[in-house]
Amino acid sequence: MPQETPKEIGTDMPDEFPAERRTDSAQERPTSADIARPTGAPDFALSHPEFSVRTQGVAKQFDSPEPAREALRDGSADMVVGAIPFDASRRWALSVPESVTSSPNPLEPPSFYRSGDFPSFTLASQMPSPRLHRDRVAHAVSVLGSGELDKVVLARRELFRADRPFDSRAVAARLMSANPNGYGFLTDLSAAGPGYSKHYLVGSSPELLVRKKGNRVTSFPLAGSTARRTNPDEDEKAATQLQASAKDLREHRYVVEHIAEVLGQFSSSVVAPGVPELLSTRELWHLGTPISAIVDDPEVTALDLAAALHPTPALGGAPRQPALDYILANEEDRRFYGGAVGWCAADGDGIFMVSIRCGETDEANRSLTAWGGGGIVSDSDPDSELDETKVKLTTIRKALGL
Ligand SMILES: C=C(O[C@H]1C=CC=C(C(=O)O)[C@@H]1O)C(=O)O
Repeated sequence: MPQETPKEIGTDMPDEFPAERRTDSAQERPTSADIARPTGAPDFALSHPEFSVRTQGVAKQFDSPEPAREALRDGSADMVVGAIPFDASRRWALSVPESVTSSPNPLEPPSFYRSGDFPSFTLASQMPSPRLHRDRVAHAVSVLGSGELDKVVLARRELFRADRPFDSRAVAARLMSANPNGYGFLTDLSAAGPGYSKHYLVGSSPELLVRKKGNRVTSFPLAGSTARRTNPDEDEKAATQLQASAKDLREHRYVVEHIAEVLGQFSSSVVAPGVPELLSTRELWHLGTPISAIVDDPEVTALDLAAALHPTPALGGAPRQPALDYILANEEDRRFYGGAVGWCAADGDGIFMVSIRCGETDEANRSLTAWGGGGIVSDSDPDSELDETKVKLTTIRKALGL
């Protein structure tokens, strides 16, 4: 597996996330991080085109799913919100909020966050470098298909530094405004313990891991992508080509098969169409399949389903365990990227989005680390895969004003 020597941009990329050092003068302009906030400033927010949930305060925190499940079961929690890390054996970031506001509409962040003072961000480092990511894809391609691995998802990250402190909510608000159909989210990661205190995960994910409403369960996995084109005819052509691409259809099929199989453990009526649909974001076309099921056991919750489904081959690979072993052995820690963000109520209803097109802010509110990845199969092209991560990272870059 190719290793990083030397880094292309910056040599100061922390492998973990130490507290940022402040080297600037104390004389700074006030920012949305330190001037009066709207009173409803949330600690967790998830916006969906048809509904939204915002919460404030933390009554209890959990770093694993079992006590959260127990709190929902024994009536001590009405709702649990938060995030599942990519590596589910690590500490989760779940909490019971003090107050919850739900609405039948998507969130409309106050103008204070959408258009208030916002710092300048600069790209400080990349890990791995674009060149190394390309080499890693080439290496994966060389082992895929010949052994036990059929698909593996590889990702890279970019660290952005701000010229003054910022509020994570301002980044979330900009993501929500720019992607109104994109399920914007914000969640505090403090419950995951050391290294996550006052870190927030913010993003705008188009990928639904699972939603449960009554006994009905839906999932809308994505895999197989191409960049949007500015010319409408070329854009349409790119979408048509994606729908016909054998490589992308294969990449997609592993995900649908996994989800149908896992949901089949909870339901005798899983419906998974054989042909994917097209889904577009501002930056990309994706192949997506709407999967639905009716759960047989009324006690099963959205949190149970998210825990069982995660990580799907849209972020891990196929078969699941060898793909995860490959990623954990060959890539830097993904932390909460590639996990899931959402909420689960005591009646079992809830929603979890896959945490992609997202970034993690640091405790000092001075930096954000964003990730972008893509599924690799035996006929993937390393240069195209690198380009795809660049396009995926533009969701966050644009929100930062880059
Ligand atoms: C891994 C990411 O995207 C996943 C979701 C949609 C399409 C994907 C793809 O075409 O590879 C990925 O599976 C990411 O955005 O970082």
